[in-house]
Amino acid sequence: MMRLPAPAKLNLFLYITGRRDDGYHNLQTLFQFVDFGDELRFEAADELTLSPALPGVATENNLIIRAARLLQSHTGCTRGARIHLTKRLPMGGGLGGGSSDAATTLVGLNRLWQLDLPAEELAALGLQLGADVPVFVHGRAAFAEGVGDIFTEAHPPEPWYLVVNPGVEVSTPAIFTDPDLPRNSPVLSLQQRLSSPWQNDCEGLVKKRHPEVAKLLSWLLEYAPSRMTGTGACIFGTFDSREAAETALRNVPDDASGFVARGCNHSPLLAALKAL
Ligand SMILES: C[C@](O)(CO)[C@H](O)COP(=O)(O)OP(=O)(O)OC[C@H]1O[C@@H](n2ccc(N)nc2=O)[C@H](O)[C@@H]1O
Ligand SMILES: Nc1ncnc2c1ncn2[C@@H]1O[C@H](COP(=O)(O)OP(=O)(O)OP(=O)(O)O)[C@@H](O)[C@H]1O
Repeated sequence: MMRLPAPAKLNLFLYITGRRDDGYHNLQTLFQFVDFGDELRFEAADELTLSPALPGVATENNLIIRAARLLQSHTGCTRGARIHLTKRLPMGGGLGGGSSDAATTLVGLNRLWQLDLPAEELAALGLQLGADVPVFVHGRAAFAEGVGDIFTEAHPPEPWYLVVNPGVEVSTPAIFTDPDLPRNSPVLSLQQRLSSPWQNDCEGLVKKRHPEVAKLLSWLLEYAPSRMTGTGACIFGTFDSREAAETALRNVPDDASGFVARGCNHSPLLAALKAL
């Protein structure tokens, strides 16, 4: 039996620098992992199965099964696996949970089925499933540009975070198609981006569309510098110590939930894989 983590990611900053003719957006974003997330267990089997089912997601549409089938068809491998998912990350929260599950599946089954595909090839397969899968496959904190597909390794500080989930689901396509989304941030170098204040260009629009997010962010800002991740709805505050983050966690408003985690420039997935 093989047990592997599927950590969450944070977009420490997210700037939108333009819109391409195909509707996709050029971004400049900084990805970092945290040491909290879903967990997957893999066992060799004849058939491919996943348990338990996720509410509202047909198993054939689950990114774990889609990733496994993609790997089978890409390699011609006919082996199966019994996969068990412990889901801890909110869905559609901007924490990349589905993409991380898909990446862990690609990496895990590559090992279980002894396929020996290089990370580059797994990342290219993963891109077919979602924009954020490649960064989870590579497992290094990264500055991403283009539509999120051009990576430069980065080494931001690794503080403690309090991640708070306002409990509203924000549709990524709805944000990216909203005419009010700002799309004209300048393209800066990584050095310039690291040394100017970190912001998320989606935050103002998401706050306007979802007052719950605006309210919770005002609350968190009382404790620490805080922003939204991805297209929301989750927000995170940046703390010097675990204790300070946990103090804020104890005061999270009743209608929200949260967790404390450490920022990691090396994904816990890579560490677990090495230890196998
Ligand atoms: C914005 C981020 O959250 C940053 O981490 C991600 O890049 C979004 O990743 P994701 O949720 O996996 O998104 P995808 O499933 O690839 O794309 C969802 C939708 O977002 C929009 N989209 C996404 C990425 C991008 N660079 N430009 C876009 O305009 C497109 O309308 C697309 O149909
Ligand atoms: N294994 C999975 N885990 C989570 N969501 C899944 C999974 N498989 C399919 N989905 C679908 O994908 C959608 C997006 O889930 P995900 O948790 O990746 O969103 P997200 O955190 O907003 O990602 P991003 O930061 O990339 O926008 C869900 O609403 C769900 O319908």
